[in-house]
Amino acid sequence: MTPALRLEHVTAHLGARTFDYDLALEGPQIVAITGASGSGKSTLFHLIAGFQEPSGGSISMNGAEVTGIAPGKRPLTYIFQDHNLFAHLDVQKNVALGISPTLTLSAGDSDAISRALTDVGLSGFEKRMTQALSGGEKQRVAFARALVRRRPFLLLDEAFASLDEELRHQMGDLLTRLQRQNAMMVLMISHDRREVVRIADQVVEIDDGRVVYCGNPTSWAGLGKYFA
Ligand SMILES: Nc1ncnc2c1ncn2[C@@H]1O[C@H](COP(=O)(O)OP(=O)(O)OP(=O)(O)O)[C@@H](O)[C@H]1O
Repeated sequence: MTPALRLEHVTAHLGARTFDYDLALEGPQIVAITGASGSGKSTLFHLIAGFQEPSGGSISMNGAEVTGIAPGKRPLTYIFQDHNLFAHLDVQKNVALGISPTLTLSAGDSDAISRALTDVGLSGFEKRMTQALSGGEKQRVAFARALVRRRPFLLLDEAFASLDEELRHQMGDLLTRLQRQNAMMVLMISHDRREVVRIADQVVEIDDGRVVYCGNPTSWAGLGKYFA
């Protein structure tokens, strides 16, 4: 079976650091990317997303080589910690940006936006400005934008980091539901042991720019090592 995501000795040299990632993941599932601060989690994401070009190796997603392809053309959505919402636009337009950067929408697109907002529990929020939303609501808008993009991979770069524990729990449940409903491959950088155990199907541990574990969360030694 072709792995959903394959990195074959993907190397990068940043400053004095060398990164060399080798990884094969089946999909769709939720994969937590963990490891100590500075180990290379974000660098891995930047390589997968195409923000950082590798100096060697190859990356394939759902069997298609993506190395050298522009970030916007890769089959993924990237959610950053601040969610990349535009404060001067309302919720509907923020979600619409996932479909069209110029906000040119068909009737079908408008329906898709309404469905996505309902899916994330924000029906009726269309005309609200995002600057007035709570942290959890902003997270939901970011999920709705990801849903309308309909890309098979979703990368969450510490997207829940600014939320309190209760909200992280809720957002974890919402993410799990959306992942199952839409059969997405979710990769999430996480520093939260409970989150990893509760929602991740697999764990990838990064240490010094390399993958040192890829497998089941419950048999992962790093649970004690990083989160004792
Ligand atoms: N453009 C760059 N130039 C030089 N060094 C870099 C560059 N980008 C990243 N690094 C270094 O590479 C290492 C890995 O960075 P990365 O952001 O991938 O770590 P991380 O595991 O995501 O860390 P954290 O959990 O703290 O966010 C760090 O030591 C960082 O300072």
